[in-house]
Amino acid sequence: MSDSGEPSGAPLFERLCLLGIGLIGSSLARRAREHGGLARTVVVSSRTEATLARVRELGIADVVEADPAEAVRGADCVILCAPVGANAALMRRIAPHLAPGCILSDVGSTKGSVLRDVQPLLPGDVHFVPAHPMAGTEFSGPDAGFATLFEGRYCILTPPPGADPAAVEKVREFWRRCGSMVESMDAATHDKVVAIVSHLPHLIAFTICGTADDLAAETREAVLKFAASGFRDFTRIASSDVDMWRDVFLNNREALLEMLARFSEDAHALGRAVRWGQADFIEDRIRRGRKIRRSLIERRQA
Ligand SMILES: NC(=O)C1=CN([C@@H]2O[C@H](COP(=O)(O)OP(=O)(O)OC[C@H]3O[C@@H](n4cnc5c(N)ncnc54)[C@H](O)[C@@H]3O)[C@@H](O)[C@H]2O)C=CC1
Ligand SMILES: O=C(O)C(=O)Cc1ccc(O)cc1
Repeated sequence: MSDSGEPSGAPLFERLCLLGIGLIGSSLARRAREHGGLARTVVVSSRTEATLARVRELGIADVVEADPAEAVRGADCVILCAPVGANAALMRRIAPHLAPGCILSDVGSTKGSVLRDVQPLLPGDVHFVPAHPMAGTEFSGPDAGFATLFEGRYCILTPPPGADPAAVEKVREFWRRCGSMVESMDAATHDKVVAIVSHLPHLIAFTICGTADDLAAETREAVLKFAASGFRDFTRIASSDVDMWRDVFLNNREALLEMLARFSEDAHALGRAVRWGQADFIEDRIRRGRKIRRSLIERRQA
């Protein structure tokens, strides 16, 4: 396998099962279709018949199966791709049917919660390797996915202590073949990092849109009319999926609240500088923002 993610030799998995087939699941299914190195057969299951029908129309899976317990049968890799709040119930349903030696992974945005919800139900002969692709968009559902979504983006693995090294390496290779750079860390560190880089920005975006919406009708009209400014960038992430983000907030509660408290303190400090005309303080904050943006561009993550 080359670093470019080009396929070579046999696929990593014989039978890959994706549970939940929205933006992320369907991007993985499309990647597997286009890239022979991921899986020989892709099995998909999801909650609604409408989603399954759409997956059949799109032709992005080899097998479409309504019952998750049936879908996981004989799979050597199962990836949970539903909102994180669905993991516990999904796990209860599939645990007795997972094949011995199977690798179980996920793509959830919160990692402490997946350890909490999955590990107690894990059969002894199943290898659990959680993962989080740091790639996405504000769109959801099976039509939203695309095969190149993960290219050039990080994927964070959070293998629990004692995880089987061969299983971890296989999941690492899976994401490399999706085009990602793979890093590992513990779940608690992951949850703190994503609380500041992903979850808090979404919380702020939802809030600022709500605040604008609360304004008197006349002002709101002007807000929408002249939104081609900073506000517009917030509206993109504020248009993200309701179920997914409700579950993220509820399943990364402690880290998110800690970052929100720090942010609120810092926002108040900047507000105070505005009130008291402290130009140096204000300039310093703006310069720090510009510096962070420059370093993201240099790392090609902007
Ligand atoms: N949207 C994004 O940008 C990113 C999302 N993630 C994570 O990936 C996971 C999936 O997110 P998306 O693909 O964006 O969501 P999505 O809303 O596009 O798709 C979720 C899919 O799961 C299905 N589903 C919902 N509840 C279910 C249940 N109880 N059982 C089985 N299927 C169920 C839905 O019908 C849908 O097909 C989430 O855990 C999210 O935190 C990770 C990285 C980026
Ligand atoms: O679209 C955006 O700006 C995102 O932030 C996408 C995203 C959403 C959730 C994740 O866990 C990772 C990436």
